[in-house]
Amino acid sequence: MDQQEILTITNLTKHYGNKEILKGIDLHVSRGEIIGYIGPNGAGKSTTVKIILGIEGDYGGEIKLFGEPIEQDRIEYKRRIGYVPEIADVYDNLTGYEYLTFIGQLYGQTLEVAADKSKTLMELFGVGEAYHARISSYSKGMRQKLLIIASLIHNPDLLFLDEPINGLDANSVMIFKEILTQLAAQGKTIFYSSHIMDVVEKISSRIILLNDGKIAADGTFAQLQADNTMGTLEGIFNQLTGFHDHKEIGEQFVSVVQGGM
Ligand SMILES: Nc1ncnc2c1ncn2[C@@H]1O[C@H](COP(=O)(O)OP(=O)(O)OP(=O)(O)O)[C@@H](O)[C@H]1O
Repeated sequence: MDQQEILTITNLTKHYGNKEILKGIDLHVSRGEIIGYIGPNGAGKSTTVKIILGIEGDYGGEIKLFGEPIEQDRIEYKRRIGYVPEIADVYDNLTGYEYLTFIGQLYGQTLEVAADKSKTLMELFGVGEAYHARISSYSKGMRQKLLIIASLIHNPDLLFLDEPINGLDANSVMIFKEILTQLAAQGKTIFYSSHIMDVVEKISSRIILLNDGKIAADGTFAQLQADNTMGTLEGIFNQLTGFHDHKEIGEQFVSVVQGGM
């Protein structure tokens, strides 16, 4: 194994019932990469991530994290991973302090260390005043910042982010992009799943497009541009997924909305 290889996926397959969701995925991810993981709704992106995280089982193929098959030593590899799910269940009745120190302690930190870190991180992200407020009173963006901090509090080596900037204002997005750049520069590996193409285009060192359970493209943005006729990642996405009908569909949609009942 290449010492720098953090994640290796070999011929990953997954079925739900008799529906084939993942159709043989092969992937090698190295230390320090920011992978933009994109694809149409239902392509299988979240399913892949859930399998890697051990949330979904019953799959075919092999997954190695940090050089070891994931079946072995499950707890140990999870210590090195952070995850921002697209839809998260947070404990609404807890305060930010209670939630983050709880997460920190789950990862083996003392209460003092977890409290120190989480307070400072919330202040840096502009939500310090809500540290002792109940999460139920947080705005959408404040909750998202809490989830981001919770995913990073144990200083993970590998980070899975699913629509992480959901609800973040423009200034906070700038901070978050800088955090990702800094983390990658320090050798952290980031798996960034999103439908916001211009952000993926800018932050990713490598882009992987999943279409219908298979990898349809894998390369730097410049490589994808060279292999396709379109200039933007949005255009490349349309081209590789064979989608050209947005105008007609939009027109039909509006005409149905305006039609009589
Ligand atoms: N628990 C489940 N049971 C049955 N089918 C499922 C389950 N989870 C996902 N699927 C199906 O698997 C397919 C892939 O879903 P997945 O959530 O991985 O897509 P995705 O690429 O993350 O999509 P999106 O961009 O919409 O988040 C979809 O057809 C979905 O309906």
